[in-house]
Amino acid sequence: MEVECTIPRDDGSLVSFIGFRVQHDNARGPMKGGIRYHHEVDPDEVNALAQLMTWKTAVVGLPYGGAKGGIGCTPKELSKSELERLTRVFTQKIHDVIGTQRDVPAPDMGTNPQTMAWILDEYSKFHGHSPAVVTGKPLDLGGSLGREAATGRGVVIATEELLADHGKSISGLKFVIQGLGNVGSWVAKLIHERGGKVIAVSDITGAVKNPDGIDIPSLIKHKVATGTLNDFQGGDAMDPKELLVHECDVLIPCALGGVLNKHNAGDVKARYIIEAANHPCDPEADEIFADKGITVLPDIYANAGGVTVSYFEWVQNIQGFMWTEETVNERLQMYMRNAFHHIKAKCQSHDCNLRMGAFTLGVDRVARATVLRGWEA
Ligand SMILES: NC(=O)C1=CN([C@@H]2O[C@H](COP(=O)(O)OP(=O)(O)OC[C@H]3O[C@@H](n4cnc5c(N)ncnc54)[C@H](O)[C@@H]3O)[C@@H](O)[C@H]2O)C=CC1
Ligand SMILES: O=C(O)CCC(=O)C(=O)O
Repeated sequence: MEVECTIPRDDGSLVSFIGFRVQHDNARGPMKGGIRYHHEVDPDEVNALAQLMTWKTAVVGLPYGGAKGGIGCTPKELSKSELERLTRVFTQKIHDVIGTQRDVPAPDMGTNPQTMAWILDEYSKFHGHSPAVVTGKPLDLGGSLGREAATGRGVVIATEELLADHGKSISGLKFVIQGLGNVGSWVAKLIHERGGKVIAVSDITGAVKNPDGIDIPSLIKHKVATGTLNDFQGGDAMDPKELLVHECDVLIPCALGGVLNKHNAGDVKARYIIEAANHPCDPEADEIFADKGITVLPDIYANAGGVTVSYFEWVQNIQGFMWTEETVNERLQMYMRNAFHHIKAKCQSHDCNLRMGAFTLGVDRVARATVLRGWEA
């Protein structure tokens, strides 16, 4: 659905934004997917992201379908109170189509636990207190331990599985990371902790490189203190356009979709690409990578740790019982490892690459649920 959200700005003037919630499939259970605040949000993009959620939840074996939402806005240009008013108006417009057993939103680019808290509060005015209507909430409102780190942690578990399958490990390899938001900062931190060398990082403000490995905790501290990657003393500034084609072992895009395409794919020097962002590689880039022998770990598996811990959060809310962070992380590891082995089995039985193996696994599971329900045409 498409909704117009009009809010007063802090100066009293009125401004309108277009919001979307696309529900793709619910054969396996309630629909699930994040809400993105970004100026490039449009119906085609939200639709494509909703479809990815259907295959993603199926690949990791969650009892969910797929959905996605978004508002075309630039969150950095809105004050906190303007963002709150926008989120509340959006929730008033979509509260009838979301719900604990119907469609459960979560954070994505440009949104965070505070956004989820406003959605929960606004939704609860219509339907009574309903913590399980959104995931990625603050801990004080029923969020799960481990959710904030979960997407990044899942990306790192997925990377370890892939590297182990190729007889390698994170320690000593060189990594390049695009994006240092929720996903990118956890990916960078956990790779650094495991002995990987993060040799280049970018975000919307710029890029930094250090061939000996960037001290990630210091970089994150610098970013929190200054709001930018610029002027970081532990590395040299680099052209952000160069980042994706920088020499490394593993390239991890953690920002926007479509950043690897026919214009730059031929120049990529990484041996592995881990799709932490949603659809960072377009189909033309995929073909080029296959020709160059670059292994791509697809988004519908690589970044599924976020929705997996969202599922754990939903289960905890329904149980009314909070798990320890250790339990959350152990179960996340189990889901990510199992999914990798199921994808590999599909790759072997269908003689295909990891993206095709993951899609085959996801589509098979959704098709089986569809047929069992008697929905087939
Ligand atoms: N947050 C989550 O749980 C999940 C997020 N994802 C995907 O991961 C990606 C990142 O999401 P979050 O980290 O949550 O978003 P975020 O809003 O926390 O961070 C986005 C990061 O990308 C950077 N960025 C934006 N434009 C850029 C550009 N042109 N060049 C370099 N960096 C740029 C921003 O500066 C920021 O550091 C998105 O594709 C999202 O769909 C996927 C699964 C779950
Ligand atoms: O945590 C969730 O429910 C959804 C996360 C999401 O939007 C994604 O995996 O792309």
